Formats: sequence, C-alpha cells, structure tokens
Amino acid sequence: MEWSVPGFSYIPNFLPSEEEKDLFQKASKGRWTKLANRRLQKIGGTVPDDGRPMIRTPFPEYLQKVKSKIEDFLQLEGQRKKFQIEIVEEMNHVLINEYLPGQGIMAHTDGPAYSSVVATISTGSGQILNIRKKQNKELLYSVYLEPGALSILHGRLYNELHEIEENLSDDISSVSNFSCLSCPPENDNFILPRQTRISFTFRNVRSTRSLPKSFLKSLNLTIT
Ligand SMILES: O=C(O)CCC(=O)C(=O)O
Ligand SMILES: [Fe+2]
Repeated sequence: MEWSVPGFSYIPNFLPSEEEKDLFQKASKGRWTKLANRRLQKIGGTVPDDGRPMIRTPFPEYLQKVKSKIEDFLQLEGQRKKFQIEIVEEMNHVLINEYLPGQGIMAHTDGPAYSSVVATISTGSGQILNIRKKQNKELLYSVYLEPGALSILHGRLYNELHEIEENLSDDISSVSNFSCLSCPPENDNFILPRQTRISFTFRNVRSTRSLPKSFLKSLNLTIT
C-alpha cells in the first residue's frame, strides 16, 4: 500500500529483498567520490553547473533492470495522472549516495537541470527524509524511507527543501508514512538505529549530448 500526498509518494517493497540486497552490494563495489560527510557516485554523466548539456556516459549493467522498472512504474496511467506528466522522460542520471550512521544531507532543492519527477530507491537501512518549506524551513513531512522502497518527489514539493539529519537513529513514532511502513516497529520500539544506507536517486537531466559512437568505441565504451 502506498502513501501519497500532493508532491510525494512512498511505495514500500518496490524491490524484492534479494534485488535490494544485490543493488547495495553492487553499488558498494563502485568507484566512490569522497565528500566531507558522505560518499557518492554519479552515473550517466556529470551535470555542468553552467547550463551546458550533460555528456552522457554509460550506465553499469546492474542498474538497467531497476531503471526500467522505475520508468515502467511512472508510465502507468494512474501514476502519470498523479505526477501530472504526459510523457515519462528517460531516467538518464543516477546519484548514488552512501550514508554511514550519523551522516546525512543538508536541506537543499535539486535545481533546474532536472525534470521535476525524482525517483529514489533506498537500500541497506532506513532513514528519515524531512521535507521543509523553502521560505521559512517549516517542516511539511517526515518520511521514513525503508530498504526496498521507492519514493517519488515531484510537482509542488520539487521546489521545496529536503534533508536527512545527521543522526545515529531515527524516531519513527510520528513519521507521515507510519501507516504504510513495510516493517512496523515491534513492542513499541520506535527508535530505530541506523545502519549504512545507500540510496539511488534516478532523475531526468533535461539537456544531454552523446559523444560520437566511434569515439566511444575507441575507448571500448558503448552508450545504452
Ligand atoms: O538519499 C536520499 O534519499 C536523498 C538524496 C538527495 O536528496 C539527492 O541526491 O539530491
Ligand atoms: Fe536532493
């Protein structure tokens, strides 16, 4: 059962547990870029911050299946209606973020380079994502993102802020999607310690450019 408000949907158990674990394992072995407070991988290219098109780089094979599954899900009529989209754009970019317990991401918006339907798969651990009003930081929603879940940020919430606080555990007693959690807490134990979470944020970069096939061939790469 999914939880939806205008601008956000939470779909628990979007991936079966084996696929979720497999994604986590495969991404763990990828080439990480170290930031001060987390690690990340950019898949599909690097989005230039001066508005130029992104030069497309190939997707690893292991992400193809989940990419198609997300695109097929968005393609469903009911979903297109909900997200107010006619055409589902290709999810041509993925940001893979790794959060160790105590790590997070500061409040931000994703910006104008992307289409405004953002699909995130969570693996490894749950974490609370807060959505706040840009104007005054008022908390709009706290959503607990469980392993295997798909969450979609879109429309009117795309331009508000989202953040993950740098905590060692999450208190899920008052999260907005409590009634739709796939693993409701046992014995009223609402404080859930974090483990390593790896998230996969699929987006459509509006403006892209492919390198000539002959050039990619010379590098032994192909764009899929
Ligand atoms: O890890 C998440 O769920 C959020 C990631 C995010 O906001 C981003 O990459 O822009
Ligand atoms: Fe973001």
